[in-house]
Amino acid sequence: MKKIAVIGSGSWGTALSIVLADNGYRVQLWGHRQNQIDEINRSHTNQRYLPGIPLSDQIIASSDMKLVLKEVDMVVIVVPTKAMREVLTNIRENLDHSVIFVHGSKGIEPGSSKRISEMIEEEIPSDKRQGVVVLSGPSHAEEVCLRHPTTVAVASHSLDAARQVQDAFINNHFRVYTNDDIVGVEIGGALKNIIALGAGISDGLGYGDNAKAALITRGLAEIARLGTKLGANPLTFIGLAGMGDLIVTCTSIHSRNWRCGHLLGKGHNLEEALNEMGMVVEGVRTTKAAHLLAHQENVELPITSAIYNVLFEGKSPKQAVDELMNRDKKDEIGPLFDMLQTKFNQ
Ligand SMILES: NC(=O)C1=CN([C@@H]2O[C@H](COP(=O)(O)OP(=O)(O)OC[C@H]3O[C@@H](n4cnc5c(N)ncnc54)[C@H](OP(=O)(O)O)[C@@H]3O)[C@@H](O)[C@H]2O)C=CC1
Ligand SMILES: O=C(CO)COP(=O)(O)O
Repeated sequence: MKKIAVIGSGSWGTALSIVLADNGYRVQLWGHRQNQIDEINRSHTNQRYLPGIPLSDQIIASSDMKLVLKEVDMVVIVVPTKAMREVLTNIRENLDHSVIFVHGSKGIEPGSSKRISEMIEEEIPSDKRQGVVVLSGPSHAEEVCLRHPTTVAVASHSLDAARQVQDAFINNHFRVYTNDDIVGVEIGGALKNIIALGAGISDGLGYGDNAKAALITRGLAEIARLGTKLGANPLTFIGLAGMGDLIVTCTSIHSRNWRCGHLLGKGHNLEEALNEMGMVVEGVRTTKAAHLLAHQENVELPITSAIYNVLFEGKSPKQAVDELMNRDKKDEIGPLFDMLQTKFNQ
């Protein structure tokens, strides 16, 4: 039986392990909390992150990185982005052969503005990796583990690596598309979390569907502007990792980003909201990274700026919305169209 390592035993790492075990792989699941490892091996459950979901006995958990990486062909990294460098260092120190790297994490590193695939390329020597692939799309763990129909994209500079990852994950419930635009797929997955915080704030303030549709649509324009400037294919943003993930994260009660935003809209401060969540809310960190990137790249991101002000500058959500609505008059499509013309004339 083929073995795959999944690094990260939270909601998404456990859900992806279920997909791989359904597909006949032995999954070597790495986590850093011994009591959780023991629970997965003994009771075949992960109650904290996926309550009530039975796990296959082909999912074997361990906190020993060397053991987990032994004889695997593929390493799937699914830890929160704030833990990424530390975990990649641990992998580098314990990996003794070359593998395909896949990641399912969604974020950008504040300060360096690096995407996750860039971090993997920096931390893992080239003779230990056969390709780096991102797996992203509208896919809440809570539904994947129930085998509800789900679609994702896998993107890589290496089409061969992307196809191998597609083959490993695809099944009757989990449909996987390849995409050659790794920049777009990573940027779409990271930035939609910021807009989902905004959608939660809007709902928490008591605004309705018009406001949320506006956030989703103008949020997508913002994501496409920054992503295109960073080298993405603009069409990626109307795909699964763009519009698809934006819809699911802005409208689903499963979304931690939406739920965190909802608490902020209801009047909680950021610390209270994060404490209440108890799970990673990537949009908070990514708002910091995107705010900086927007300045560096000279791209206007009004919604992201408004959310940055609410999260880090103490602005009230209501005032942030009022300011967004009272900006200078704009053309809807013009700025993105100009950017696309420049890109395609290059
Ligand atoms: N949940 C989902 O539906 C989806 C999530 N994602 C992405 O996947 C990534 C992981 O999210 P998710 O699984 O949901 O997060 P969770 O909050 O559910 O779980 C995070 C896991 O990471 C562990 N962890 C935290 N810090 C470290 C560290 N320093 N070293 C090792 N492990 C650590 C946590 O351990 P502990 O219990 O000790 O805190 C926990 O097991 C995120 O980038 C997210 O955006 C992508 C698609 C879907
Ligand atoms: O990325 C996700 C779904 O595709 C998960 O979103 P949340 O982190 O907001 O729950």
